[in-house]
Amino acid sequence: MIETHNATDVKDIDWNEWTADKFAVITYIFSEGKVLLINKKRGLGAGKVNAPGGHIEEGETAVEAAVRETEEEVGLTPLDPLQCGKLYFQFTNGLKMEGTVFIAREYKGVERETDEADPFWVAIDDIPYSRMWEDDLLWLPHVIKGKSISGCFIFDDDDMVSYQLDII
Ligand SMILES: Nc1nc2c([nH]c(=O)n2[C@H]2C[C@H](O)[C@@H](COP(=O)(O)OP(=O)(O)OP(=O)(O)O)O2)c(=O)[nH]1
Repeated sequence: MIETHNATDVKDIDWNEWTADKFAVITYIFSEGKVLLINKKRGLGAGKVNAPGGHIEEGETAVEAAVRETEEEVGLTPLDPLQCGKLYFQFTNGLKMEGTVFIAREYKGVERETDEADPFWVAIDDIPYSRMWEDDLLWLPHVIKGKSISGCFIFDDDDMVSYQLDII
């Protein structure tokens, strides 16, 4: 088996043996036909549009991280976030990241800009996929339709090299 960071095809990786070394969450809040997105100001994916998110801290569950990161980044509290997907990213620079996707249909608070993120509401039909991570267009529409997803991806910096997606 080749080293996972040298893989160029998701089929080259035994994903049952693969384990992430970073664990992150991403939370999409939906309300009145719109979704809350951010212009990400720093960290991995800076300059892209994404949803609020970040790393799971030690001793924290994924759902706790989803609430904390959303509060920290945009000042909103998602209510009853529901897990609806897992994303497994192998980067060619060696980074292995697992992302857990949450959605929430209710929230408290008023969004505000922070050092990390500039939040905005956008109609679901106008989501700016061309300014987002390349894989989002593959799975976010399914999540919006209420499906759960599981995806494995190889990324070379910002470029998606290969993927496999299951819609559940
Ligand atoms: N939608 C989407 N999100 C992604 C992709 N790849 C990827 O790392 N993310 C998310 C996971 C994390 O929420 C975020 C990476 O954030 P980061 O490593 O800069 O961490 P951060 O600064 O936001 O968080 P933290 O250090 O404050 O914990 O981007 C992707 O392909 N699509």
